[in-house]
Order: sequence, then structure tokens, then C-alpha cells
Amino acid sequence: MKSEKPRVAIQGIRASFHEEAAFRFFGEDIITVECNSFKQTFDVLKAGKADYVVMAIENSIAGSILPNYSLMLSYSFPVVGEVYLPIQLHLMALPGVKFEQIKTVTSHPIAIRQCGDFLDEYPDLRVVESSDTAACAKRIRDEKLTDTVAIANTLAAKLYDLEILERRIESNKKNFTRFLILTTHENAKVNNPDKASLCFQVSNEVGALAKVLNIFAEQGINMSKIQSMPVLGKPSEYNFYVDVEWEDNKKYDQSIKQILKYTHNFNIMGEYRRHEEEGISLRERPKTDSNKKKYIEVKKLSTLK
Ligand SMILES: O=C(O)C(=O)Cc1ccccc1
Repeated sequence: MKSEKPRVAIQGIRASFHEEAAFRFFGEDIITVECNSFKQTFDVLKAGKADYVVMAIENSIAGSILPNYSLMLSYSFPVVGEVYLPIQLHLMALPGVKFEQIKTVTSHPIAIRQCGDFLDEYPDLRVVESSDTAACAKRIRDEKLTDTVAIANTLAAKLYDLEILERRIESNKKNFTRFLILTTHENAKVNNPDKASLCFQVSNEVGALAKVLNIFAEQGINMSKIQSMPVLGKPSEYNFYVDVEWEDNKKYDQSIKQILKYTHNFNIMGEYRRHEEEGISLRERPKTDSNKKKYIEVKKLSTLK
């Protein structure tokens, strides 16, 4: 019998920021499917070995994670949600290890980049990048490394029995990573979406993109993000990835109808509820239910079929 718990594929291992993002969306009662790469998370979903993928797409300091846009397009699994996770970073070591013993700091490149001010104070420390913050913490525990620390989250410190030597070492305390939740088409029913991720191309002529963006403006649809990526093998052709948010469904439908006339290879990559949480206000918005409730509604609908 299929488990009731959602199986969530992440790049990385348990207690990574990807798992923390999954907890935010689904609650902690999930089965985490650990994967070695983002591509593998999609393969696992395709093979029916996971129900969802949680994937980082942009970071307030490091910017967009561009290869993940291409992956989304090539697998065309629908986006059914998003999570904005504050990235709170701690320095952790084996219990009893003193700061003076440390020679090496290990972490994910995004995490390392976000601790620039702290690391600048200790130029003698060797900084080593790895694929996953939690994997760095686990390695310290498994190999009993007394000269190495990891930069990771509280989940990792707890799960891998490490001691936090220094809390909140991130340079910018308001730094967030945005994660997308993707699933299979049969699971993908979302109630009352108010945000969409779109992808399209426009012809290479004066005002072509402006025309599309003006349609959103005229309909009162807010564009929350735009990202362009070259189309592989087609010089001067670009995919535009655009996120839009709305209050009035009719206006959204209307704008999509209109922009179809001015775009090609138009794709709705997902329609979902925008992330809403205390303290993470990108703009003033009306309050909505929590993501967890939304997930339960999606789940109920998908099991009714
Ligand atoms: O390494 C991790 O824990 C990840 O999940 C990747 C990551 C690292 C830092 C910020 C966001 C995602």
C-alpha cells in the first residue's frame, strides 16, 4: 500500500535547507528522498519513487539558480507551490571542539557566500565547498573531524549531534531562498491559485517584450519576477521566465488570452498559491491560509480521483 506521507525528493540529504523548505510546506511528517543532483530529483519523480520535488530557484543574495529553470522546462512537471525560507546559518563542530582547533570550514557555496563578513575575520581558515550543508555536518560526525566545522542550519546540528559554536553568522539577516514545489500532472490540482510561473519567447523585434508586459500592467497583474535564458543552439533567442500574481482570476485569464497572440512556445509552468508568512512580506498582501492547509486540500483532491 502506498504510504500516506508525501515522499519528497530533494537535492542533498536530511537536514539540508531543502529539507527545511519541505518541512515548511508539508509539515515534518514526510518521507525525504535524498538525491545527488537536481536532475535526479526529477528522475525520481518521473519514476514514481517520489510524489513531490522541492527545488531552490533563487536566492536573495546569490540570485537565480539558472540551471534549475532549464530543468523545469525540460521535464515540464507542474509547479504547485513555493516557499521563501530565511537562510539562518550557524557554525558547528563536534561537541567539545574549541574554536582555536579549527582549520577548515565546509559548506554549500551559497551558504559560504552569505557568511563573507564572518569568514573575512578569519583569513587563516581554509574554506572548502561542498554540495550540501547537511552533508558537511554529517561528515564531521561520521569521520569525527576535530579540526573542521560546518556552516549549516539548526536541523543539521540536531540530527548530526554537533555543537553550535557561533550562531547566525550570515552577513545579511534578511536573506531568503525561494524554493518551488513540483509534482506530477495527476497530483497537480491547486485550489484558488493566485500566482503563476510562465515561460515564453517573443520575436526579435522592437517592443515585442514590452507589448507582453504592458498587457499584464493593463490588466492589473503584478509581475514579481522576470528571468531570461538563451535558447540552446539558437543565438539571439531567449526564453523569458515570468512570475505573475493577481487578485482577480478573470483578469489573469484575460491577460493570458491576450499574450498568447504576442508570444511563441508559451508554457504555463504552474499555477499555485503564493507563499505567505509572518515576517516574509515582499509586499503588503491579504492574509491567506497556511501552506500546510493548502497541501492537505491538494492531497484530498488528488486522492478523490
Ligand atoms: O546545502 C543545503 O543545505 C541546500 O539545501 C542548498 C542550499 C544552501 C544554502 C541556501 C539554500 C539552499
